[in-house]
Amino acid sequence: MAQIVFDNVTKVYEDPDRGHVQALSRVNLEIEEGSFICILGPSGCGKSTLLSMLGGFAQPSTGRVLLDGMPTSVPGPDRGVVFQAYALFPWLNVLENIRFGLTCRNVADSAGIANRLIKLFGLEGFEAKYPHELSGGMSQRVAIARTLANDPKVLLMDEPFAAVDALTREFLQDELLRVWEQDRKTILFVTHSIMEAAYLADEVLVFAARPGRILHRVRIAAPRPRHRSDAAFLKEYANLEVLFRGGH
Ligand SMILES: Nc1ncnc2c1ncn2[C@@H]1O[C@H](COP(=O)(O)OP(=O)(O)OP(=O)(O)O)[C@@H](O)[C@H]1O
Repeated sequence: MAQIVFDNVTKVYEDPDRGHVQALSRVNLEIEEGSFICILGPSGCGKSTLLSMLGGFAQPSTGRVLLDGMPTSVPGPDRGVVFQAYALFPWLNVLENIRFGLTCRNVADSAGIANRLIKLFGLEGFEAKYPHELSGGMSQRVAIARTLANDPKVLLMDEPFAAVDALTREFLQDELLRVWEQDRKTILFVTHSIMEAAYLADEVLVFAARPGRILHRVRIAAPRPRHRSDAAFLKEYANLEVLFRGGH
């Protein structure tokens, strides 16, 4: 069985103003361990809802969401979440933020784990800084490092680089790929950027709205490491663009 399974999943919200909102309709999806999956789609097509159900923050209205065969009904340390807002604890410094989950769970050698991540993310020298002293890009590196410190099976990333400038965004994409190639966690990464999806993903799920559903599942065949100006990569990007635009 695949590591992640969405089995005929539908999600309906009861909204006080809009009534019945069908956020997702009949999602059937299997994701293998270690894959990098990007989720691309227009606003309101249910991308965040899909991640929330896997994260255990929302329940499917019908169908099942499984991780390693178990329903994901409640949040757990096996699923790490990174949002667009950096969500660091402002009263803790970089090292303490990264160690936070480990300290809460009394993990042995939390300092060793945190230091490895500090090195991995190039945060040496910033251990004692507080979130208000960090740039957006730096904050997001700390947020990702903090999530990875808990050694989740799956990383759920909801537009994590949307709030940083274009150059920092490319830098963070490369950094995430470097870390992923070492750790090979399964990643589900929501983005509005076709370029970002093509650059990062093994496979891209192209969603449509009203009701939210998967229109295409596209394998990105360009070899890694990819280069943004490489002909093979640009061809994949152009194909994805056509599929995405064609669907809306
Ligand atoms: N808690 C909620 N109550 C009512 N409706 C909701 C709730 N959460 C999401 N929705 C609705 O469900 C639909 C899907 O929302 P969702 O946030 O999953 O989409 P999205 O693709 O992530 O959108 P965006 O790209 O704008 O973040 C939208 O119509 C949204 O308004």
